[in-house]
Amino acid sequence: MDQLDISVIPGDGIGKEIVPATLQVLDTLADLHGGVKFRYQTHPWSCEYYLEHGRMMSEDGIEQLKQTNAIFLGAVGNPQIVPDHISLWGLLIKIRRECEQVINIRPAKFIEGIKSPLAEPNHFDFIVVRENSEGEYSESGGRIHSGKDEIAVQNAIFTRKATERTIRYAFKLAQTRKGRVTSATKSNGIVHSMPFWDGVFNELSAEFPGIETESNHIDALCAFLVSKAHHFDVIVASNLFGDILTDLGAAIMGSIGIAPAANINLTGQYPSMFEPVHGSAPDIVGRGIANPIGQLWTGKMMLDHLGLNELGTLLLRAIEDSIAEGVKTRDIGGSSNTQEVITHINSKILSY
Ligand SMILES: NC(=O)c1ccc[n+]([C@@H]2O[C@H](COP(=O)([O-])OP(=O)(O)OC[C@H]3O[C@@H](n4cnc5c(N)ncnc54)[C@H](O)[C@@H]3O)[C@@H](O)[C@H]2O)c1
Ligand SMILES: O=C(O)C[C@@H](O)C(=O)O
Ligand SMILES: [K+]
Ligand SMILES: [Mn+2]
Repeated sequence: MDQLDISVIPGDGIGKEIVPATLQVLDTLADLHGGVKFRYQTHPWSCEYYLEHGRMMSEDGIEQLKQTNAIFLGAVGNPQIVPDHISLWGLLIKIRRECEQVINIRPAKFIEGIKSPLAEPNHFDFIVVRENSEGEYSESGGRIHSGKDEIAVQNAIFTRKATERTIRYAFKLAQTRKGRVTSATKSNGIVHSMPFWDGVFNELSAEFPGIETESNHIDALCAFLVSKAHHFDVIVASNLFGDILTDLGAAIMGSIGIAPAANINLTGQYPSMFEPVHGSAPDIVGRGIANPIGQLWTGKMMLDHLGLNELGTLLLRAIEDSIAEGVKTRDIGGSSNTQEVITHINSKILSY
């Protein structure tokens, strides 16, 4: 029996609802497999934990995470009690950086049975490769003076190392797909980092002659994701641009509640982290109506990453069948609650 240690961080808001729900399905899959068992180490790290301890995670938290095979996280943030930049940098971004999860992979595709707001979704299917370690997300800068003389400086950091590895990852991914990479840029307005980004993109495209390439300014790219989403295959983007594009990707799928994500440690030295694109959804918390599909699909990405591709495939099949049968939460046009969706998906898996 293979035992896999999974660090579980439900986090805040609906994370506390959908993460435990999703574990029920992962356990069903493990039972079905017979040769694998998940051992969960669940951590209470959250904004409530911060109120009690003055920090978002325990002092040796990163060390604890590093002992495990993967990290499964819900969402972080409760702006009513902790400012968002404190909670995000104290937990989610801290883990991304210290576990060197340098790439964030975020697929978006048309799903049969979910109404896309696009007039012609045309079975779009793309993956955003988001730089996950630097860029616009930086602690470099500061605030000085006050009143009408107040100044805030926020530096964006673009290293050749991180830029190259992100763009190279996108090219390699495109080789396994339709063979097109679109680079998100803004080299008309951002005069240092983005011309640099474009330069690295052009250099690397010479190494991958079989891949079709294009660069779009991020503003135009946002519009294209609405007007011709089906055109895209792999989109490579800096940290902030990738963040924004993937909420847009989720929206054109039909709901932010279904979009998955994987924060990947490329060397395998530390665990990768799996958490959906959406946040803690404070506006619907406690009502039992959160869509668990984003978390479940994220679980599929974790299974694939752990080499349990058969289980990952089975899980996605059950998600898609369940949606097609109309067992859906209200954000995607149904009337089921979180647990009803989970129960149905569980029974689908057992019925195959
Ligand atoms: N990765 C993360 O942990 C992450 C991501 C985004 C936002 N956040 C944090 O979450 C908090 C709320 O942020 P926000 O409101 O900007 O974004 P959000 O993604 O939490 O919510 C945006 C909208 O989508 C809805 N929604 C989100 N997930 C859903 C689901 N599973 N089912 C149904 N509806 C869902 C919400 O109800 C809300 O109307 C903030 O504290 C923010 O910092 C965390
Ligand atoms: O800005 C972030 O990275 C946090 C959240 O919005 C996300 O997309 O993971
Ligand atoms: K999340
Ligand atoms: Mn985001």
